[in-house]
Amino acid sequence: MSAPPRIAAILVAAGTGTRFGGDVPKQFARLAGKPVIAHAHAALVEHPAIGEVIVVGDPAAIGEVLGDIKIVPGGATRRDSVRAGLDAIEADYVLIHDAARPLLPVPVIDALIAALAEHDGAVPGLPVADTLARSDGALGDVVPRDGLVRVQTPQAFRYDVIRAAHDTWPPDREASDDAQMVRANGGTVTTVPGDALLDKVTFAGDLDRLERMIDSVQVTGFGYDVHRLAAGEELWLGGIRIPHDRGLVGHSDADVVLHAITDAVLGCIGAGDIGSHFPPSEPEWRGASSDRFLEHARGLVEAEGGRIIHTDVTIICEAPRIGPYRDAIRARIAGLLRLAPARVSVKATTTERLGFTGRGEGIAAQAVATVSLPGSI
Ligand SMILES: Nc1ccn([C@@H]2O[C@H](COP(=O)(O)OP(=O)(O)OP(=O)(O)O)[C@@H](O)[C@H]2O)c(=O)n1
Ligand SMILES: C[C@](O)(CO)[C@H](O)COP(=O)(O)O
Repeated sequence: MSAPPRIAAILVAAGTGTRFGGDVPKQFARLAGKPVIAHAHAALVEHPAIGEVIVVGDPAAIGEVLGDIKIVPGGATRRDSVRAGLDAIEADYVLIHDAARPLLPVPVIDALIAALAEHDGAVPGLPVADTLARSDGALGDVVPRDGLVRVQTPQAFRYDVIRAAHDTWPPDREASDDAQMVRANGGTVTTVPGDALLDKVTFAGDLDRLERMIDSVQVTGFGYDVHRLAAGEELWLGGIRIPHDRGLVGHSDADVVLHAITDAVLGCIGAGDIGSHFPPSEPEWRGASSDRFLEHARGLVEAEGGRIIHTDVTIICEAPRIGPYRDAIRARIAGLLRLAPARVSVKATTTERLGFTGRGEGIAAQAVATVSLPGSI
C-alpha cells in the first residue's frame, strides 16, 4: 500500500488591499472578533489531512496576530508570493489560498483533495447567476454566461505540476490565479463546487456582507454563588446597594448576583470561573466592585466575536425582600451586559426557612446566561 500524499497549504497574505482601503491591509481587519487572516488559517491548520501550513506575508505583522508559526516574506505580485510559498514547502499536494477569503468550509477542502487523485489541479467554482454585460457607464452588450464559473480559492495542485507551471511562466506576464498557469503549461484542472462563504474580501462593504453570512450558535452557561451575611457589611445585589441590617462578606463586594451571572457568562465560552480570573489571593480585588468582573466576562465573549443575548438570575434569601429593588437590579445588569432590560430576568425565592438561606446565614444566587457565538462553517 502506498503512503498517503503529504499535503501542505500556502496562505498568501502579502497584499496591500488597495481596493479595500482602510488603515491596515484587509487581511488584518476584524471579522467576527478575529483578524480576517486568522479564520482561514485556523480552517487550514485544523483540517486533519493538511500536514503543514505556510503563511506568506510580513512576518512581523502576521506573527503578531497568528503567533509563532512559519511565515515567509511575500513578493510584489500574488504570483511572486505563491512562488515564495512553494519554495518553502515539501509536499505531494498543495492548496494555495487567499488570506482574503476567510470563511473556508471543510467540504470544499475535502473535495479539492479528493479531486487530485485524478487531476493535476482542482479549483472551487460557482456558476454565474447574474446577467453579465459590458459597461463603460452606458450599458453595452450582454456577455453569454453559459458555462462560466466564478473561480475561488483554495486552488489545489499536485506539487510538481504547480512548481513546473511557475518555473515556465514568463516573468513579465500577469497571472490572475495559479490554475491558469497550470493549464497554460498543459496541466488538467477540474472544478469542484465552490461556496458563497468563500467570496473574497475585495471592497470595503465585503466584510459586512461576510459577517452577516456567518452562522451563529447559541450556548448557555450556568453560575451559582453563595456569600455569608454579617453585621457591619454593605449589601450589594445585582450592582445595587440595598439597605439591610447586615451585608454579605467576601473578598470583593460579595455581590452574589453579579458573581453568579459572571460565572454563567464565562461558562458559555469555557473560560473557567470567576476565581480563576480574579483570584481571592490577589489584594487587587479586595473590596472590588463586582461590576468589573461582569464587564471582564462580557469583554471575553466579545473578543470571540460573541454577544450576550439573555440572562436569568434567581436570588435565594429570606430577607431582604427583592421586589422593591427588582427593576433597579434589572436595569443595572442590563447596562453592564449592554442588553435591553427585557433580556434580563431577576427572580427571587425563599427556601421556606430551610437551610442556610432559610436561617438567614447567607444569600445564594443561581444564573443562566445565553450567548450567541460565531458558528462553525
Ligand atoms: N503581492 C501580493 C498580492 C496579493 N497577495 C494576496 O493575494 C490574495 C488575493 O489578492 P487581492 O484580493 O488582490 O489582495 P490585495 O492585492 O491585497 O488587494 P488589492 O489588489 O486591492 O490591493 C490576498 O490574500 C493577498 O494578500 C499576496 O500575497 N501578495
Ligand atoms: C486568485 C483569485 O482569488 C481567484 O479568484 C483571484 O484571481 C485574485 O484576483 P485579484 O485580482 O488578485 O483580486
